[in-house]
Amino acid sequence: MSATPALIVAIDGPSGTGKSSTSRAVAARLGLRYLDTGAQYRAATWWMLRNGIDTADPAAVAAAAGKPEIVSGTDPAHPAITVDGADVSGPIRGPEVTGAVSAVSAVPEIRARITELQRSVARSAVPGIVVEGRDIGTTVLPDADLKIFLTASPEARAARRNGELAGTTGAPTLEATREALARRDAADSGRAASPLAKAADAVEIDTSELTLEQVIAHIITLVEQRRDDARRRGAVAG
Ligand SMILES: Nc1ncnc2c1ncn2[C@@H]1O[C@H](COP(=O)(O)OP(=O)(O)O)[C@@H](O)[C@H]1O
Ligand SMILES: Nc1ccn([C@H]2C[C@H](O)[C@@H](COP(=O)(O)OP(=O)(O)O)O2)c(=O)n1
Repeated sequence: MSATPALIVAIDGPSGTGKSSTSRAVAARLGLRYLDTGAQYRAATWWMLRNGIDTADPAAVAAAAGKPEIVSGTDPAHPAITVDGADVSGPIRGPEVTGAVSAVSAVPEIRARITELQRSVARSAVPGIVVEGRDIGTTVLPDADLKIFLTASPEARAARRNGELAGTTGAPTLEATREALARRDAADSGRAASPLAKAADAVEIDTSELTLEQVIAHIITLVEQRRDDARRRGAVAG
């Protein structure tokens, strides 16, 4: 009897389209592991800033790329991330890291190291994993069983991001958030090394007018369809 192969779901898209919330919920409901690859690039960026590396200097970032020891937890209920043993799940969400992460993640030596880490986490995930990011379907896990590309209007994305900051002091205006997202999109889509892109075989979902629950339900239906197709193929082959 052969073991059931691990199920791999890749969820890509720009910031504020709902990748993290959707991926975590899909993984939790299907009993799968979960990996936030953006958190890994943020953790590398946090380490560079902490160690006085000029994040605008690709050669300096490349020279230090092998130094941070990044470890990601894969429990969708408690996503954890440490750098050199320190919990950085809070600090990696700060504005300093957000402002520098696109430059750091464009450096090929950083991408090579983190991509290797991502593949090793995905390989050992039982009974499968939901991996979210920018280049998971195109580069990191091109053989994923299901690839999703989430989009949303710039207005919806900015409103969601600002909604997370409601009530905090110094929260940016909607327009400032929209501009910051557009700048990050341009950097992430325009870089030479593994840019943000939709895989040719990805299912695109525009989440602008959908509730989070509708997006989650849609993806779970797609996963179930892929599983049924795989079972049918197995029955024919067997
Ligand atoms: N379909 C949706 N409708 C409304 N709000 C959403 C939807 N999807 C996500 N959100 C909210 O938008 C914010 C950003 O979502 P998040 O999952 O962090 O996006 P991403 O990982 O793509 O940056 C969160 O506060 C989340 O609860
Ligand atoms: N697979 C990935 C994931 C993220 N990145 C980079 C590009 C993104 O702007 C940053 C941060 O990603 P993250 O998913 O945390 O960003 P948001 O939470 O959606 O704002 O990391 C990447 O280059 N490749």
